[in-house]
Order: sequence, then C-alpha cells, then structure tokens
Amino acid sequence: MAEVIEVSGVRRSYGDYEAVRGVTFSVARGELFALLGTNGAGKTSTLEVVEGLARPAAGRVRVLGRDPYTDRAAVRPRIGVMLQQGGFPADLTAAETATMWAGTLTLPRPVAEALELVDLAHRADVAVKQLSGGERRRLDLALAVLARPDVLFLDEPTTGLDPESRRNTWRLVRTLLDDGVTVLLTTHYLDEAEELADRLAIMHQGRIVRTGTVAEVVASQPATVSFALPTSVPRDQLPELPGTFAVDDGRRVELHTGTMQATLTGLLVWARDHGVELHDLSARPASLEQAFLAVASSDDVETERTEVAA
Ligand SMILES: Nc1ncnc2c1ncn2[C@@H]1O[C@H](COP(=O)(O)OP(=O)(O)OP(=O)(O)O)[C@@H](O)[C@H]1O
Repeated sequence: MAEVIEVSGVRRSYGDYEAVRGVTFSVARGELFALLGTNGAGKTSTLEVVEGLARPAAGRVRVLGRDPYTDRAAVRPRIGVMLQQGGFPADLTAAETATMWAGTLTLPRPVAEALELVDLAHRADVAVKQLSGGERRRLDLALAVLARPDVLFLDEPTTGLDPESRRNTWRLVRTLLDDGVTVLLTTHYLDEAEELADRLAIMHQGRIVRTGTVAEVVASQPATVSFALPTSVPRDQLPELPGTFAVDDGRRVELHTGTMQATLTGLLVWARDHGVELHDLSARPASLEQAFLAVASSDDVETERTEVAA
C-alpha cells in the first residue's frame, strides 16, 4: 500500500534544545496514525514539520510524495489542518468564518455541509466569541475538512469536548477514513487512540519509544493474573510460576506475566492437583494506559538516576 506520509530521522530544535530527536514513521492511505506522549514529548513539534509549517533540522518528510515545506504550494491544497489552538476573528459568525476560509480553497465543500458534519449547523449564525470552547474546537474541525483533504492533521481534536461531541467527532473521523482520507492525530486521550488508531507511537523526550498497533504496544507490558488465596493455604505453598508475585497484607495475590497462558495453566493445574479453590480469579492483559505509564515512569527512573549520579 502506498505510504501517504513518510517521516524519516526527523529532528527539530528550538535554539539549543532539541525537541524532536530522530523520529521515523509512515502512514498508509486511509490509515489513522496516532502520536501519543507526555507533555512536551515533541508531538506538536513533529506534527508541524509534517504539516510543512516548519523545516526539520535533519531528516526527510514526504506527504503525498512531496516535501510539505519546500513544495508547500502543491501539498497545502490537499491537506486539512486542525491546530491545537485555532485563531478566529471573534466577531464573525461560525458560517461567516467558514465562508471566509472556503474563499481561499479551490473546491470546498458547501459551508452548510461542513458545519453539519461537526453538528454546528444550528449555531451557524452565532458569533465565534459566543461559541463555547468545545464548539470552537468543532468549528476548527469544520474548517479542516472544508477542503475535502486527502490528508488530515488533528492536534488534540477533542480536548474540551463533552462526551457526546467527542463520539460525534470520532464518527466523523471514521467516515473520513472510510473515504480514504489519511489522518495523523495527536491526543492525550488513550481511549481515543484505542477507538481510532490503526497504529500509534508513544513519544517521550523527543523520541518514539513504542510503536505498533494498540495490541502490539499493549503486548509489550505484562498481563496481570490475580486471585484470593483461601486462608487454609499457606502462601509458601504457591507454585513457582513465571512472573512476579505481589502478595498484599490480605490474601490477594497478583502475578505480572509476559506469558499469560503458561502462567494461568501452571496456576490452574496446581490448584486442581491441590484441591485449592482460587477466589475472584481474574486474568487481564495490560491496558494502553499501563503501557503509556510504563514509558513515562521508566524515564523518570532514568532522570532520577542521572540526578543521583550527578
Ligand atoms: N516555540 C518554541 N520555542 C521553544 N521551545 C519550544 C517551542 N515549542 C515547543 N517547545 C518545547 O519543545 C518541547 C516539545 O514541545 P511540543 O509542543 O512539541 O510537545 P507536545 O508533545 O506537543 O506537548 P503537549 O502534549 O504538552 O502539547 C517542549 O519542551 C516545549 O517546551
């Protein structure tokens, strides 16, 4: 499948500070790729380079086969951009804002259709300054889809939206993907990434530290098997199983394992052979949140180590 977005070894600096430190990924047509990461990880800095708003200090970017910075005139008409903070003239209405923006485009959607797509048709004649934060966000999205873009960049598109509006936005994004639009998204909402992303990357301190499908990224973390041990069974009678035992003050036992099936089999065979009934037995894979937190905390440890060494 043809790659619509290709990013290879991209670096970006602000003065002496290198915010993006060699980022590589690609996105195929009709695919949604999500960039996740801690605050300041470099998501927006990366997105701006791919959008052609900034030149990378090093590396190569292609969008629809062209350099989005040097070949901006060719790329810009085919992309839609929803920035983290869109600036609108406050006194224009939503419809006037969209009409003004449509005037800069070659073959825009009808303004009414774009507002309808983001559920703002009923607010068309309301001045931007009177729209709520979430409504402004949706107006921003309407402008991004006005040009019928082949590639859509969404920087935290649902921040500040109520749950229903978020779900409506997700529905719109899915419709666009079905139509073959390619989407690069940044978000702090892990459920949003789980809902929408075909593949994702977790960035931290300017680098991609995990990437793949949600399932692949989650599989990098241990699953949890837990149960309550009957009081009649001493803890030291538990079998030797792969994974770490974490026994709290009560009778609850937790195992963290990278081989859930083998661990469960060992546990259940032991329980059967010893006539032990395991109460509240549960086995669950890691969540995307756990994978995310592991990335964040592993670097915290590194920072702490550095501080101790210094
Ligand atoms: N214009 C700028 N001048 C100097 N430093 C900047 C500038 N823009 C961003 N940075 C720094 O670069 C780093 C990456 O910022 P960036 O906005 O790309 O992160 P992010 O992952 O999008 O963060 P967030 O989740 O908070 O939006 C941060 O340390 C930030 O302070």
